[in-house]
Formats: sequence, C-alpha cells, structure tokens
Amino acid sequence: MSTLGRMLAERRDILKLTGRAGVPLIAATVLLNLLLGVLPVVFTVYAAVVVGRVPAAVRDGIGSAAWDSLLRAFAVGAAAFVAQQIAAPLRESVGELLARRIDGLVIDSVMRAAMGTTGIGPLEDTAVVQDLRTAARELENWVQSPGQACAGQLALHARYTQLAGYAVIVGAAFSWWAAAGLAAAVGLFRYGMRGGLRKYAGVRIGLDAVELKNDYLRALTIDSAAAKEIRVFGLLEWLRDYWRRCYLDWLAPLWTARRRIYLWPFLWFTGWTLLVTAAVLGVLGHVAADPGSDVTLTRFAMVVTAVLSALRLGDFYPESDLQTAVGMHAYDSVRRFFAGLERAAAANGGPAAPKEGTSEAGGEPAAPMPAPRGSLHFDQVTFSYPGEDRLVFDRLDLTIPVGRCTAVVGVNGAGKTTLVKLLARLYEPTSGAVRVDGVDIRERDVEAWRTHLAVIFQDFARYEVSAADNVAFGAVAHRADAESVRAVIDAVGLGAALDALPHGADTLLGRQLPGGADLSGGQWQRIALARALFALRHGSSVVVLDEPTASLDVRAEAGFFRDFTSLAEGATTVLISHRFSTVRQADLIVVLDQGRVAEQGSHEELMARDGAYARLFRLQAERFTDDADDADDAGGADDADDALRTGNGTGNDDESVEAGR
Ligand SMILES: Nc1ncnc2c1ncn2[C@@H]1O[C@H](COP(=O)(O)OP(=O)(O)OP(=O)(O)O)[C@@H](O)[C@H]1O
Repeated sequence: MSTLGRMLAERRDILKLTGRAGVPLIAATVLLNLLLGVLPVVFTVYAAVVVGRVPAAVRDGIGSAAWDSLLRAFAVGAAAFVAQQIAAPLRESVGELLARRIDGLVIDSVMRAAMGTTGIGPLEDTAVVQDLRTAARELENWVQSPGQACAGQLALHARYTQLAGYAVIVGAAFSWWAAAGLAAAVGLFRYGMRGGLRKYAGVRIGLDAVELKNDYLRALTIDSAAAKEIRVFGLLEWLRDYWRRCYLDWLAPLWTARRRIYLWPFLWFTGWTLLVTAAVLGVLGHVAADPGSDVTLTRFAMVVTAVLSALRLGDFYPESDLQTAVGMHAYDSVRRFFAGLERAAAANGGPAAPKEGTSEAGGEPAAPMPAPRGSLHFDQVTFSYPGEDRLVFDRLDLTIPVGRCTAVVGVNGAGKTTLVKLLARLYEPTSGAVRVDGVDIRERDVEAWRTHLAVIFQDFARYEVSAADNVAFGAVAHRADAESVRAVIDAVGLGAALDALPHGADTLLGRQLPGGADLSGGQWQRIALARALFALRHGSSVVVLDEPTASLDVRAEAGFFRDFTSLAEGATTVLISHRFSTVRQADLIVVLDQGRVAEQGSHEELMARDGAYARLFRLQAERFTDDADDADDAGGADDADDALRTGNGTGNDDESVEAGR
C-alpha cells in the first residue's frame, strides 16, 4: 500500500473507532475544537484592527468616536482571547473523556475475549500473546492509546480551521495567491513533520519484541521470587549487563532512525517553508511601501500576524501527532489479537471466537450436560499442541470409570497434564474424541461440563485474596457458604495454621498486601486441595488432582489418600502423581508412555505383571529403605528409565530424577 493509502486507511480506522464514543461526546469535542480553530483567528483579526485604530483614537482622544471604536475592537479581541482560554481546558477534559470511553470499550472487548476463549491454546500462542501484551501495555500505560488517537484526530479540527482562517485573512486582506502559497508551504512542512513521525513510529513499533523483553527484564529485577535466586547465584552483574545490552538493542536503532528520518528532511522542508514565507512577507512589504498602495496599517498588521501564526501550524502538534501516529498501534495489536483468536478457534474446530467490538461470542450454545454416570473415555485421541509436530497422544484409548479413583503415571512429558487439559476442554483433540457416557463432550455446553469438574493443576493458582476465598473459588457461586469453607479447611488439616494468621481464614494471602500473609508451599497445596473439596461439596463429581502431594511432608502424604478418598466418596477421582505411595491405593492405575496406555490395572495386578509399573514401584520403595544408596546408583536410575520407557525410548533427561522421587 502506498504511503498515502496507508495514511488514509489509518485515518479511516481512527474515525470508525471514534464512532464508538457516541454522538453527544463526539459533537461536543468537534464543537470545542472548531471553536478553538475560530477564536485565535478572530483574535488575530481584532488585534490588527486595534493596532489600526490606535492612531485615530490617540489623535481624537478619550470619549471620541475613534476611541469608542478602538474600545469595541479591543473588547471583541479580548473576548475571543478569554473564550479561547476557557475552551482550551474544556477541550482537554472532553477529549480525555472521549479517549477514556473508547479505551474502556477496547479494554472491555480485549478482556472479554481473552477470558472468553473456550480453550487456552490461543493464550499460549506466541504471536497472540505478543499482540495481547503489546495492546495491554499501551492501554494500561495510557501514553498513546487508541482513544487518545481518536481525541487527537478530532483536535486536528482546531489546527486546520485556524490554518484556513489565516489563509482567508491573507487572501482577503492581501492576495489569494499569497494565501495559497502560504497554505501550501505550511502543508509541506506539516507533511515533513507528520510523515517523519509516521516513519519513526513504524521503527518503534518494529521494535516491540525488544521492548517487551526489556519490560520483562525490568520486572524481573524487582520480582520477589527471582530476587532470591538473583542474590544467591550472584546474577546481579550479569543481569545488569544483559539488560543494558537489550536496552541498547532497542535504543540504538531508534537513535539511527531519528537522525535518518528527521535531520535532512527537516532542513529541506524548513528551507522551503521559510523561502515561501519570506516571499509572501517580502512582496507584502514591497506593496505596503508603495505610497499609492491600499494596504492600510490594519491590513498590514493582520496579514503579518496571520502569516506568522500560520507558520507555527506547520510544526508538531503535541495534542495530536504522537497520539495519531502511535495510538492506533495498540488497536492494531488488538485487531491482530482477535484475528489470532479466530484462527485458533477455527484450527481447533471450537466455538467461534468473540469479535472485536461485539459483546457476545458467536456460535449457538449447546445443550446442558447431566453428571457423568458410566465412564470418561478417551476414544482414539490424537493430539499435538498447536504449531508442534510432536504427537503427545497417538490414538490414545483410555477409559476412566465413574465413581472410582484412577491414577495416571508416566515419565516427565508423558502427557499426564495434557490429558487433564483435554478432559477440561482447554484443548481439543486433533482427532478422536473425549466421550462422557458415550457422548463427545464437544457436543455439550463447555460451561455445563466444567461445572462437573474440580481440577487442581500442578501449577495451581495462588490468588491474592483471602484464604477463605481461595478455597471458595472451587464453587464461586457458593462463596457465602462459610461453614463449608471451614469444613474443608479443617479436612485438609489447615485449620490451626489459618487460625494463627492475623485475621484467620479472612487473611489476605499475599505478603505485600496490607495485613497480608504468605503460606508455605505445602500449606498452599492444602489450600488447593480444599478448593477441590469445596467444589465437590457443591456439585462437582469429577475431581482431578495433578501432583497433589508434591509439596506435602511424608506424614501428610501418608494421610492424604486415606482422608481424601473418604471425603471424595462417590466422586470420580483422577490422580496424577509420581509418588507411588499415593498412587498404589487407586482403584485403577494407568501407565502412559509414548502417547498411549502402556499398562493398566490395580496395584496388585500391575505388580503381579512385573512390568514397567512394578519395576518403578520397587525402585521407589527402595529409596525409603536402608538400601537407598544402592538403589541410587546409575544402574538403579537406568532401571527406572527403562521401566517407564517401554516403547522405543524418548531419552528424557528428567526421567531418572522423577523416577527416583
Ligand atoms: N503449551 C504447550 N505447548 C507445547 N507443548 C507443550 C505444552 N505443554 C506441554 N507440552 C509438551 O507436551 C508434552 C506433554 O506435556 P505434559 O505437561 O502433559 O507432561 P506430563 O506428563 O504432565 O509431565 P510432568 O510429569 O513433567 O508434569 C511434553 O513434551 C511437553 O513439552
């Protein structure tokens, strides 16, 4: 697209977005801007009239008709000046209101879309995430936002009305040729300034990825979690140097671009503009100096003031230029973000993604879903993550019985967490289906299906709200059920620890929050377990726990399974764990390997089979005996690797570590 085409498309987009502010606000902004265009011109005219009437007023004295006429002209000029002083801040306020309203609508639509995707695939897509982060940065910082681009574009009315007014003054009071020449010279200078800014903004926008990296490094230096390692490992010097280099990677191209874009063009445009202006003023002076000329003092003053004022209009407009050049960048990112969501929705065959500027997601809502009664079946499920060739599952066939406890084991990367993501419809299978009582879950309403699920992921969320709310988020509609919250807190053995906090279970969990406190890793894990129990008490019937005992001490781990199975009596439990002491008590144990089920059965059945599970179980049991040192040797680790790598071997370095837990 040509530069002009791009410029027009940019302006058209801003206009379309401006329309969302509503007619009254747009009308008020335009009106104030027109007023700010006309008032300086009126002031210029009457200032010249005052100058022209001074000689007669001085000659005729106070009280004369010439004196009164001078006062009238002065009053009009002063009124125009005062009105301008009032209109300018009013324009600022109304413009800000318009900008904030538009930005608010854009932020709403982005948040709705980001939170409203059925799956999480789009939010893990690098391009989509980068667009979201870019949009969020501009919208949050409110430096050059889309709303400000809209307000900035409307502010141009004031500037161009002024230019037209000054040109009319020069044309009417002197020469229409001079007026045209002046307008062209100012236009040329503006083109140079604004065009340069567009190019500069283009370079800055091209450095988005580097800027985001710098944002990350800045945040990292003050991140409390990283602060520990930065100090312990002595990373500070390295980090400082790395950040400095990244910062220069961002700054150096900007410096170069600024010199290239601005220096010579600026001199060239300035030279031409000054030349034309000098020609207009020179001819004016020449004509005025002619004794027979009809150029009066008033007209002379008016034209000179108009020319000089117009000249200023060729310059940079602080209320408009940067905003219109960069402000829409965030909006472009927003649009790319929406396009990315749509692409991801189409690729996953899921429901249509919400569109930018709309409030609802597309697609027909599916029918609600009854609680599962028979089985959860991964029916020939093949899956690879978007953009990845590697199959995590290759025609996986797995049946999870309802009302029983199924444990899933496998080496790091075997696909255990992915299994849960597919079950919760955070991703859709590439082929095959997840069926509940024989029905593909994609045929059901996703929200309805999720009301049956209570999933605690390995990296469960630690909300900076009260401990009680952290638990109640398992079934947020029942947040007021304090009795149940207390019951599940006690059930996971957290009652005493929370009672010791300043406000008991109502203490905010976040050390940096006023009156807040933090918990240990194991206590947080208990909070997550309580959340799952709370969900079970309020209607969920399938509970999935991904590494629920990873942070629990040995005593707590031993008690966990016994307590949890009695608390989750009748529910379908899916337990993912590397700890065989937890796993062994499940009704069914499934060993995942190479994207398929390698073995399944009860602990006794699998031990009798003496396959991968049995070897790994024995290896882990040995760790708790006096022979631990023997089991810890390389042979033992190899054994563990071989045990779970029943297929053609993945060469995963972490396997021995995990197997040895
Ligand atoms: N968001 C993602 N995008 C691309 N690949 C992913 C993503 N999440 C996981 N993977 C890959 O999918 C495979 C299965 O990962 P998954 O997390 O399901 O394994 P896991 O069995 O739960 O491992 P662990 O025991 O370490 O928790 C791994 O190879 C992993 O690298």
